[in-house]
Amino acid sequence: YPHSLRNIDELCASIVRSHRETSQYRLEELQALKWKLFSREEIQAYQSKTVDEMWQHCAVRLTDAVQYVVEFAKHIPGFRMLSQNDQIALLKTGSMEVVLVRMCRFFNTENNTVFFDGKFAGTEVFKSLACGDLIAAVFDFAHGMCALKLTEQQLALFSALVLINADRPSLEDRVRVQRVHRSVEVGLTHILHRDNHDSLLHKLYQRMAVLRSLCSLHMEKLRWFSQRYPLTAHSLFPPLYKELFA
Ligand SMILES: COc1ccc2c(n1)CCN(C(C)=O)[C@H]2C(=O)Nc1ccc(OCc2ccccc2OC)cc1
Repeated sequence: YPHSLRNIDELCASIVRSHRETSQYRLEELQALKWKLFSREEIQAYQSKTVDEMWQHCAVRLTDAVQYVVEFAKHIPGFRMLSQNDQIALLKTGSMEVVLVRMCRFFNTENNTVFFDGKFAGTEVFKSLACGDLIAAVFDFAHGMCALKLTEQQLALFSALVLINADRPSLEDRVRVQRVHRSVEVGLTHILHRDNHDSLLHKLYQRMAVLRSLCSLHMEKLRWFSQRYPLTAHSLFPPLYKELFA
């Protein structure tokens, strides 16, 4: 499958453009907000929410983020070529992984806070979710991603690589997904080489392994939550969140 430099450049350009157009918030906007923290009263308010209220609150916002990842995927040339079923299968397992990868843009490592509801929140804000281990793992992962100091272009290619994964369950045409994965990998390698940062590829593959365990922790918590609060999970959760994760 010969990769002429031209179509690798075109592939990278279209993935970077799609990332930029679907990143939901510009880096400058987030920079301006990163020291806007919640007051004691506001933190109390979040902490006095019931478990299902806080889960619903978070699910609505994360579903927003998932919608943007779906848009991102749709503009990846190789993704659109796949069958509808394979596109859904990739999004079902990959969209939360890409949200968690993208979360590093929304993270302030200096005070260990993440963008939430217009300000930056520490882990204590999410106490009423009753899943401190998931939140700790989400924050740790964001820290790890920030430490790599990826450029937006590198983040775009890495997000596409995470999404287009031929090992996902119930794929119809695994060989075709593998071929698209390979071309995105060539694109990422090309970008890293151009940025004189070849050593990053190995670190990014390590991040992918951590990401997989983080996402299965999220699914485990979602199952626990859905069993404990079936009404909220089955009626109030935004349909996309249910469709993709339930
Ligand atoms: C792509 O990256 C981002 C990053 C941040 C945000 C967004 N997109 C969309 C816009 N947004 C808004 C409007 O708040 C931000 C957000 O949702 N923040 C936020 C939500 C929930 C959090 O922890 C709970 C939790 C985490 C993981 C899994 C399940 C969870 O709970 C059930 C932490 C932060």
